[in-house]
Amino acid sequence: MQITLTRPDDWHLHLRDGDALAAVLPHTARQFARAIVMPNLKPPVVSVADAAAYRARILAALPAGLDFTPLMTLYLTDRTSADEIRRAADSGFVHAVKLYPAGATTNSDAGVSDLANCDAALAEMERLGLPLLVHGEVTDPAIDIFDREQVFIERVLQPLLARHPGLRVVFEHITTQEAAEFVAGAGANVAATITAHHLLYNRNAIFTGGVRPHYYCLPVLKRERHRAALLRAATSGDARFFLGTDSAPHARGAKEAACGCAGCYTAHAALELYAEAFAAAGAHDRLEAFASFNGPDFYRLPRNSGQVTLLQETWTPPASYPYAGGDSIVPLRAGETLHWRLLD
Ligand SMILES: NC(=O)N[C@@H](CC(=O)O)C(=O)O
Ligand SMILES: [Zn+2]
Ligand SMILES: [Zn+2]
Repeated sequence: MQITLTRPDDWHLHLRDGDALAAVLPHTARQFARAIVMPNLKPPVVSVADAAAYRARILAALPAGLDFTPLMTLYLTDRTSADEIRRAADSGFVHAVKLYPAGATTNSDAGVSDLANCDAALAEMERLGLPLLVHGEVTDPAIDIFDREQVFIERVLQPLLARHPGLRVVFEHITTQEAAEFVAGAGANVAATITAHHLLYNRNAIFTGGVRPHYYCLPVLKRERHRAALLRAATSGDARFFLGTDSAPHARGAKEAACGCAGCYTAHAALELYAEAFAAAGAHDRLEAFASFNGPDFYRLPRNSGQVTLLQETWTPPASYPYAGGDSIVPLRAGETLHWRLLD
């Protein structure tokens, strides 16, 4: 059994910077032709000039012989101007702007405190068709962590789309049935990415026999009915759902800690993990649209040429991969069997 696909892209990825970037980039570049690169560096990528410099660092870190194009994003702040949005749209290499509600996730301290402050930027994005990518969780500590995504729909996303009905929005890394239903019922300007880990696991994975920090990410894994709804959405054939790994490397010590960082590392085996989820749903034939067609169609970019092949064959990712500063990263499924293998 094998699956052959048009070369896919990753529409939500964390590459970090410096030695960490050099450590993780080969994994993604081996699997994907392009990736939407998240701007949550320290300090964040807030201007087109920042994005140009970051893009150059990514290309400099790319091993010879790998063909990979980073698609850059800006980090929306309360101070992002309409001028900066115009420069982004004109740049040719900035493809979206990312909303992190302040405090919602890793490196989001510089995020937006109130979307009302961003109205000029959002109006310009709506006018120019530049997509807004959202980390869709409210930060209100009174809201249960498992409900923060669905409350975000009511409190932030619906009012935002009411104010800017033409704004193109990607609801990133959706984790709930409510989010999948919201996107399915929204207009052609609203899409969503879905991670492999949210298709494969429910929240039990975080607590199997003890606390398992490598399954902790944000938005946190939800109960089984949500996983099932995400898998239905991903395999539905609806073109507004597409692949975004949210591969988010953190050093082992930062994950295995009293207050561990959020993020699952999946870049080493991204397509294998998605293939497993789609195969379990009997939807092998739907993987290509999800991984290779729906994303570029939404972003108004050409689909890739060339193909990749996945074989139904077992292999075991190592216990860890080298990371920056002599540290290591523990990948998802470290030391456990995978059932698909991407051919080189
Ligand atoms: N997904 C995560 O759990 N973490 C991401 C941030 C994010 O995408 O929210 C990270 O940058 O580590
Ligand atoms: Zn996020
Ligand atoms: Zn992310």
